[in-house]
Amino acid sequence: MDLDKAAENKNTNMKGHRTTTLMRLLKLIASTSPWMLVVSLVAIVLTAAATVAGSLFIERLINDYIIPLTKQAQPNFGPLWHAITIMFGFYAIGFIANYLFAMLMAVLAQKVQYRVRNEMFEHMEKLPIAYFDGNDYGDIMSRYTNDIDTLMQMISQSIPQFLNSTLNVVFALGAMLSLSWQLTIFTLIIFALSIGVVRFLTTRSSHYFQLQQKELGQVNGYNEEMLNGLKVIKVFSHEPEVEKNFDVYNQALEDAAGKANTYATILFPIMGNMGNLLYVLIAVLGGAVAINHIAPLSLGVIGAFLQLSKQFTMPIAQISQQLNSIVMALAGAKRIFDLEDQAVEVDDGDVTIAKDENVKGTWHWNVPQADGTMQKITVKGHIVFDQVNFGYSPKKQILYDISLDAKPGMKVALVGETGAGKTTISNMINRFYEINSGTITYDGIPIKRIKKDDLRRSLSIVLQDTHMFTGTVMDNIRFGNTEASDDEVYQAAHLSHADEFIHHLDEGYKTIIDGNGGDLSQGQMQLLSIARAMIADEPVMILDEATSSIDTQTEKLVQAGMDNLLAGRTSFVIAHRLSTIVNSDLILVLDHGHIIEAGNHDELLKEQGYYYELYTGKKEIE
Ligand SMILES: Nc1ncnc2c1ncn2[C@@H]1O[C@H](COP(=O)(O)OP(=O)(O)OP(=O)(O)O)[C@@H](O)[C@H]1O
Repeated sequence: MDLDKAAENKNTNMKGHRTTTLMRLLKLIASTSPWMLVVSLVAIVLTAAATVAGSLFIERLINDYIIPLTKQAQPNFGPLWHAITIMFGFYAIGFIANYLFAMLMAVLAQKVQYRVRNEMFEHMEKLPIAYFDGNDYGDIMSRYTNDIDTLMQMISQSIPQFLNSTLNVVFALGAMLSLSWQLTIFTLIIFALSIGVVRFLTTRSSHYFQLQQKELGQVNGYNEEMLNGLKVIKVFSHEPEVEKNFDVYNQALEDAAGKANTYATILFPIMGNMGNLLYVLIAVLGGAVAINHIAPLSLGVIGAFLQLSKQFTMPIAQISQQLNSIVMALAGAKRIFDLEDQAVEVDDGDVTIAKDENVKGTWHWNVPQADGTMQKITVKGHIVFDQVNFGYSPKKQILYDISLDAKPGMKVALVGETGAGKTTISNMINRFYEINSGTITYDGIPIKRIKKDDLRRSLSIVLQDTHMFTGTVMDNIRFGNTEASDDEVYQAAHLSHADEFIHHLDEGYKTIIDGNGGDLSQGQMQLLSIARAMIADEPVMILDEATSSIDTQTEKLVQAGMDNLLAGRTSFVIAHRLSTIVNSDLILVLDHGHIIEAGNHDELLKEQGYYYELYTGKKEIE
């Protein structure tokens, strides 16, 4: 009983969602181009009305024009031609109106699609990083592709055709009633019986179609996962198991698809011929009724009725299909709206950063004061954490009571085991996430007061994941500072030692690399990322495993270049290879989110604690 209630509630909720989504979608369509929508709606009504009027006119055509002609010795075809022209006029209006709404809705759908894509992309750019932690990229991407496609189809085809079919049915029913209520009742009874059969088959086939979609998703998902892990599969010679598993999924898909199509192949001829069956029955019954004078049925009425009965049955079969695709598209629309409804990153900071015009490489903060004046504070790169606590989710705390004082120009190293919380600390500085308690100040200003864009502009960050954008090597380095001259790019590449491998590329700095980094190795991409951060020339640098994929020889050279660059800047360096951080001014050793040791290399070695063990352990490895 409870389960039934739960299912009922779920259904009511889904219907509620659909209505809200539909209303929102209609508003979106209406606001994209109100005139196109209005003209399309008028054209849809006109199409149905003209078609039904054309069919109704058959009665007059037969009774008033054709039958009198058969009784004339010398028939005068003039009035008949006139009537045929009128009928042609009805159909012509229907044809033009049909073309008009189909064309307008197609254009409108494109406009809506363009708008939705733009809105979604703009909104996505403003979402906090936390959103992307909880949603995988494939899922977000499918909102841009599948969901938008079904939405497009719904606006350009399903909705207008649904309206058109419904109006056709309503108008045809009205016209049939006006001709003969007896024949109409007979039509409705036969129709109801056929609908029963169709419903049975539709339910069966749609169950298997849904199953087919599910199995298809499984096959695709498995395929994608195995393709991504192809190398690992080969290395461990797991091909036979993988093939076996794939066969299981594929078999399930074949079964579901087979059954779905079996029902569908019975269904379509039945649906297609339902109209024909009715047509014959009406002709027989109508003829019998008229001949036996049971009801006053003229030849014209029977002729018009036959035509209208086709107009009545044909769209009904389509309506259920169109309704199905509307429901499917509404689910897609909901996913799109869900993304658009995600709360954007809040930025209530009022402190901004500006480059000093006069002295190259210097910056200042503009801090609004209570009295309305603006205080200028030189950016020095003094970062202080005071008892900071943080967790990515309320359930699990990651950082405990972190306090640190990174004085201007200091090189601060974060050391610790995998998962100790090193990257998380850097995520606090750039405010990818908000701390739970404690304070972080930047040159004495609480970072919450600094506008996020400006805060991030003051930080050069080389992330653990290197990412290249489609473009030349030159463009990719310049991504760090779009105003940099070619010479500045060369200089940054030289300092980061990226220029050595760039010169060996086919077209040097003009070589095009794609979004995945093309043929570059992980280490080469890291060198480009370092060059990119160097060119950004910002007061504070964060290097998160910036050189982890670079060979030790090159790393030493890069390190030398970087140390030159870091001179005078505050830097946070996260590295597993301790050799890169021994010269740091402050080394913070983290363990499960706690700072357990702090000091420089010599001090920490003297302590003979955790760092000492790590360092000496590394020596042993070497
Ligand atoms: N986006 C996230 N959402 C939830 N938990 C996360 C997220 N990122 C990291 N964590 C968790 O936070 C903890 C600290 O991770 P963090 O990346 O800061 O460690 P790390 O010291 O930098 O490790 P590594 O040396 O492997 O980079 C880990 O337990 C990790 O599972």
